[in-house]
Amino acid sequence: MQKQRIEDYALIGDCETAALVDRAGSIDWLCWPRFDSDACFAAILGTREHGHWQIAPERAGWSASRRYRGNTLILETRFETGDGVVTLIDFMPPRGNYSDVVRIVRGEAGAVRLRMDLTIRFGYGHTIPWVTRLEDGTLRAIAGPDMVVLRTPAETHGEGMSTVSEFTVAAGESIPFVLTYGPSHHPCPNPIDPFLALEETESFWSDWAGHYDPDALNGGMRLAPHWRDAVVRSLVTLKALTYAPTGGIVAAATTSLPEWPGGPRNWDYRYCWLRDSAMTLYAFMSSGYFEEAEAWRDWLVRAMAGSVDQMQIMFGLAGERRLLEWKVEWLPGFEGSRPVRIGNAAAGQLQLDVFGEVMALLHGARHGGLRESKEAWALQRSMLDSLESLWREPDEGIWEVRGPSRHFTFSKVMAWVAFDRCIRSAEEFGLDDAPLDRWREIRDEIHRDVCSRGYDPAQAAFVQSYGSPHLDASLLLLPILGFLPDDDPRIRGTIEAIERELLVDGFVLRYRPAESVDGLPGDEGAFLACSFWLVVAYLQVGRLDDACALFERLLAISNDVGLLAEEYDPRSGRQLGNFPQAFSHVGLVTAAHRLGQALASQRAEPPQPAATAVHARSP
Ligand SMILES: OC[C@H]1O[C@H](O[C@H]2O[C@H](CO)[C@@H](O)[C@H](O)[C@H]2O)[C@H](O)[C@@H](O)[C@@H]1O
Repeated sequence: MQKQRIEDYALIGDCETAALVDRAGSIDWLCWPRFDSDACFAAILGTREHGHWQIAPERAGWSASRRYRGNTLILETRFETGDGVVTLIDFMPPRGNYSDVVRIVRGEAGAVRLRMDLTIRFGYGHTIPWVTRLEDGTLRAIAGPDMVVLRTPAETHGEGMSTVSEFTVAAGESIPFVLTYGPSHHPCPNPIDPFLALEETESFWSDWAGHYDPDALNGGMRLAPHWRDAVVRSLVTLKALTYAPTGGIVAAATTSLPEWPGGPRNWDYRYCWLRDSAMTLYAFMSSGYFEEAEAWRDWLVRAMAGSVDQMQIMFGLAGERRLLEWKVEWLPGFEGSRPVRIGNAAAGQLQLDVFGEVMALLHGARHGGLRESKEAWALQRSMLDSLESLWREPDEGIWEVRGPSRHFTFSKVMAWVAFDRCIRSAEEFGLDDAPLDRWREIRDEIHRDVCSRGYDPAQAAFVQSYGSPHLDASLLLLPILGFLPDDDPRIRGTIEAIERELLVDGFVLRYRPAESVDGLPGDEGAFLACSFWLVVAYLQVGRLDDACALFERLLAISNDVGLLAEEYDPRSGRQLGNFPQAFSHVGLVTAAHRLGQALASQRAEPPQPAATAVHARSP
């Protein structure tokens, strides 16, 4: 039986990997040393026996509340018990030679008896390590290529196949636990000072978040304070999903959190999609973070180096191409949602929209003042050479359907975007070797094709694919992309049709899975990125009140520490899918900034936040 919901988790990380901590102080997910490495704690996809690390009051009857310390990724869980109060401080210091998880228990009042339970299972919950105590008291767990060491002044002992500690923390005391990863053929990593690491980690995140500049691309916006907080939390989360050594950005920190409880729509998101990354970078740039944009552009050039015919829509963290998909037979999955998948077969798909997303990002980067890169422009030109014939092909589309390929309307629109943005870059920035006449012809031809084959006059709306009667929420992006003017009846018609057909209790489905053949059985939740796109679409057509109301509704479903998964089920009120998901947080940042601009231009006041308080109780 699964004990936690997806929204019960908070994220800590060191910009190379990340861990999920539940409300009861249990780390139930951690892949070491990279986001895409095997997990050593996989309880979230199975049981506690698949690996977890819990520190919590020993006796039942406690209640807990938590928050991030300021604008950092340092998580503070405050346990209140009949005997006193303690705060559990969890963080991962920015990576030194090795990667650490630091947990400090600080006594606030009275004296609280706590229990630590460390169950390491390398290989996604499979492999029980060999645990030995070294002369200096360090506990070392090794199996195959992996080594994890635990250092703490608290006494520990073995219980079954776990390491346990029972200890008391009184007001004013602090007891640290440091878990460090290293390759098993290395000597034991040197100890770190957990208290110094706490100071350094706090400075790292506070400095980074302190550079947030909402006016970086478009000046003069009016952001409500609670919108600003939500944006900064989203940016910190996006930064935490960025793999610092290469600049690659993972779509989420997890694999196989289900898009529907008990269903098979479970995917591995610990890779770098060009689409998700391009949108993330746009959110970074609009917030003043250009270093990340430059690092990603260089990552892109390296990942795509070689023949553009071998281009992929996604890569590994360092640009790896083989992301073979397999099923973890021994993991029962979150609430029995099987299969648990590692790798992602979508890497082999044709998804034409990524051409447009990459070109739009690189065009925006030029406007943002990013240094010109000859390699990037050469790459763009050869991508267009390839798109010149490819755009006529059917593809798997933005949603990566596993059913038959089709002529997805959004894919064609993004092919139009690809040519349009390159033409504009060449015109505005005087870039060389641009066959502008040819590009303009193709751009116009694609536009005509979409308007005649992707539009259904009977519904007064653009449809999911040529000739299909079904709707698709990706088409909410048409106005912001500038495909047609905002006041064009086809744009308004599409928004209204999507409101009629794809809204569930005010949240947007990306499409109706039962109607649109996506090759998968079962249902799924409302897609949060699409719901944020509707906020922006409302703004484009002048529906400011609807935009504000929907944005507030979306903020209200983020969890107690401001995090969002990929999807949401309005009926059960639960978050669904991988977590936290970059796409959702990008949607939040973009929608907040657009709202801020709209309010400023109309001299309107932002709304007040809806009050929420979340407390956990011991079982
Ligand atoms: O729905 C089927 C597909 O679901 C995943 O793709 C989704 O996540 C991607 C990463 O965030 C996103 O780029 C894509 O637009 C989404 O549809 C999964 O990764 C695919 O393998 C799967 O076919």
